[in-house]
Parts: sequence; structure tokens; C-alpha cells
Amino acid sequence: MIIEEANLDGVNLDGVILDEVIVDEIVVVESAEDHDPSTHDAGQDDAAADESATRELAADTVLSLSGLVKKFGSVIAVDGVDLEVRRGGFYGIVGPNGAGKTTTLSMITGLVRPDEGVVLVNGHDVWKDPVEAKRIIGVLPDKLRLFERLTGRQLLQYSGSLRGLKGQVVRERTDELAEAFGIHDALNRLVSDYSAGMTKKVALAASMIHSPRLLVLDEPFESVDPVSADTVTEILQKYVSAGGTVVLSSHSMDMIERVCDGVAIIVHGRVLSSGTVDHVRNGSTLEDRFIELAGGHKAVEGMEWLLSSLD
Ligand SMILES: Nc1ncnc2c1ncn2[C@@H]1O[C@H](COP(=O)(O)OP(=O)(O)OP(=O)(O)O)[C@@H](O)[C@H]1O
Repeated sequence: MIIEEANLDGVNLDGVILDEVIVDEIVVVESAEDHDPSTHDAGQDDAAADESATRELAADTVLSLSGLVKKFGSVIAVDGVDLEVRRGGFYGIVGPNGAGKTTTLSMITGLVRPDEGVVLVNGHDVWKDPVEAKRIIGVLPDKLRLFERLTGRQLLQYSGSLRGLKGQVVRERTDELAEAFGIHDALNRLVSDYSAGMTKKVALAASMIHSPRLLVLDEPFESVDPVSADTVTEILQKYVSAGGTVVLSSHSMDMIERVCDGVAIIVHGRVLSSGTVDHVRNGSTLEDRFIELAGGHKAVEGMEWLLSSLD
């Protein structure tokens, strides 16, 4: 099905292809009744880490990670991550600093090559079939390395052209996105002169301009003020209700609890719990569950030198 008309308060989703199901490359090795790969708890299924990449994909799976491993020298950043995200899902990845979230997202989007494991986007292997996989994805990367000597308008036009959109379409979408994100007045200023929040918003707009089926967003709310965060959330919710899929990382447990339907807690490069938000928080708050799985609250000791200097 192709959306013929769907407006997100000015962000037009015309032409978004929603439910193309690609099954040719999928090999079924077990039935759906045997195993629900979208739900996981530490210790329950270590054997799953040994599965080959040819495990079953549900027909509506848009993103599948299996056995992802990434090492940087002696640091194991990602240590056997398996995840599945369904079409129309709003999926949060949380974890302490250095847990491996950005590395995982970077392997999904083709920015970091995994040492082991497979990433399938709509059935396309990101590393074997990158053109098809990347066509479907919109990316908000970590450390926003943007062309800062462009104006916001030029940056969005560049992003749209790179994605093969016609000039007129790019111009219209640039205006609609800028309006929706509240940066229209700044479109003719250099991105290097943008505040951190404005930079995040123009990068978010750039990630959406080609109306991707899957948005992979690394900390989209970092530096964004609360009012703007509400607007961004609303845009993403409408995108999801139109059939798009969002995978994001965030340190805001409150936001994840409010807007996400699925979540994974990653600690030391491993998924310790994943599934629906209710499943993961297990009767507690997501924040408490996160702290528990991350090793609990650590008492601060020492640093008398800092306190004594205040006398
Ligand atoms: N390019 C790199 N070279 C060396 N080590 C790296 C590199 N990228 C990540 N790491 C290491 O991999 C681990 C995971 O880092 P990553 O950025 O994925 O964590 P994160 O969960 O996104 O953290 P944060 O919440 O602080 O953004 C860390 O120990 C980090 O130092």
C-alpha cells in the first residue's frame, strides 16, 4: 500500500510505501509459536545468541538484528545483540553511558561494520545489500557531523537531492519540515550558527525528507527544549500511526515510557531485557528496572578534597 495523502501537521508523507513484504530472502527455521523473538530476558535464552542469521522473520518485521558483535581493540562494545522491531513500532533502546547503543544503531544504519552478526532492514542485509537497505532508512546519527557551512535550507536540499527527490519536492518538503520543527526563520542561516537544539532539529528534518519507512534516531531529544520535544514526539507518533517505524536511543526513561511500545535495555553490549514496555518494566518503573539491570545505584565515596574546599 502506498499512502496517497497523509499530513503530519505540515509534514507530508505522500508516497511512503508502508507494507511491502519481502520474503524471498527469509529462511524459516522455527515456527512463530515456538519463539517470540521480540521478547527477551537475560539468562532465558542464551542459546539464541548462537542462532544463525537465517532465523524466522515475522512478516511484519522491519528490522532484525541477530548476533551483532562489535569490538574496538580490547573493548567489546556490542556483545551478541538480537532484536526485532515490527512495522509501525516505536522502539526505544536504553542503557548506561558506554553500553553500546550508538554502536548498535551505527551497525543498523551501515555506519559501523559489525564483526559478527546480521542486520536485516525489510529483509535486506544492510552490509550485503546496502543500497536497498539504506533507501528505506532515515538516520539521525550520533555526533551530528553535518555540513555546517551550508544554510539549513541548503542542507535539507542537499539531503533531499542525495535521496533522489526532485527539486520542487525537496523545496516543498523543506518548508513543511522546517515549519513543523520550528526552524523556518533560521533556514537561511548557516548551520554552524545554530544552537545545539536547532542543529538537532535540522538533522532530524534531514533524516525524514525522503519519507523513509524506518527512522533510526540516536538521542533525538538531546539538547531539545521541552516544548520542541513535544512537537518532535507528536511528529514521530503521527509518522508511526501512518505505518512508519521508529527506533531511537534515549536517556529519558519518562519519554520512552510515554511514547514507545517496545524497549530494550542494553548493558555492557548485551540486551538484558527487551519486549513491550510493560514486559520490561515488570510492574516497576522503567527507570527502576533500568537502574536494577545496570547494577544498581552506586554510592559516591571519596572526593573529600572537593567538599573540604567549600568550608
Ligand atoms: N570508534 C570507537 N573506537 C573505540 N572505542 C569505541 C568507539 N566507538 C565506541 N567505542 C567504545 O564502545 C563502547 C560503547 O560505546 P557507545 O558509544 O556505543 O555507547 P553508548 O551506549 O552509545 O553510550 P552513551 O550513552 O554515552 O552515548 C564504549 O566503551 C566506547 O568507548
